[in-house]
Amino acid sequence: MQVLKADGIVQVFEGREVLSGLDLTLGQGEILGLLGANGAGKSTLLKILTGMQRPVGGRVCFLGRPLSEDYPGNLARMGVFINEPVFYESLSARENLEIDLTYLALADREHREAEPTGISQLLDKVGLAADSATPVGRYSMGMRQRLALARCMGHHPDLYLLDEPLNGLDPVAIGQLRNSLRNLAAQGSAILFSSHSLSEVLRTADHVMVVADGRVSLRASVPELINQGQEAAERTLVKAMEG
Ligand SMILES: Nc1ncnc2c1ncn2[C@@H]1O[C@H](COP(=O)(O)OP(=O)(O)OP(=O)(O)O)[C@@H](O)[C@H]1O
Repeated sequence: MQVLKADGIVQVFEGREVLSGLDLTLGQGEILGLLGANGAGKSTLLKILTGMQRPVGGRVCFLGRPLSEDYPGNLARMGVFINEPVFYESLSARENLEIDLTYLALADREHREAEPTGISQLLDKVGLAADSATPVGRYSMGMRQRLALARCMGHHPDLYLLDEPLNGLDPVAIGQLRNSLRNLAAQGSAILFSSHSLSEVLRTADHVMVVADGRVSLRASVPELINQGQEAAERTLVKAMEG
């Protein structure tokens, strides 16, 4: 089943076209890695896909219907990680998650009865169980990143939109996140994540999409790319990023 479909997305900032008619599809259970040089428009695209930013042209459909049709209900069915996460600094990780999940349940009219994943289980999944009572203001950058990821996962989203989720994570946490994403996809969620790590995209995603000059310069299956060998696959990706 198609979870996300974007057609002809155009975005213009200060007279400059950043996205020039970009198309994208993402199916249930699929992990799509989004690559592009600095300033290529990855974050812009992710914001448009969440409905946080309105494009100048094009349309976004979520689960077969226009994204704007049930908003913020649709947003409550997404796990979104974009920009610096903002938390209640004096509250603990557990208290922050309790508040987030309560708001999300209120916004999601259709699935209001669904039980959020246990908060302890979530904290455990991102490796924060031992620090769950610590005020978030005392967290390191990597711990904040982990908590932001836990916040995305608690309400069983159909779609994850993650902007550079690996930033600030140590290698152990990156491995845990990779496993979590694979498990979520195996349970049917669709995942789109951006990254500057070619090797991590190749290790985690099923498909990769490269944005250059405002368009998709490459969309490829990861197993097919890897068949060329790791170095050749990375060269292909870099070439596509150069446009
Ligand atoms: N609100 C805005 N107003 C003006 N220009 C913007 C705005 N948001 C983004 N831009 C510009 O649009 C272009 C794309 O930015 P975007 O943040 O989407 O790129 P990115 O691919 O995520 O980059 P990076 O890899 O560096 O995070 C950049 O040139 C950026 O300066």
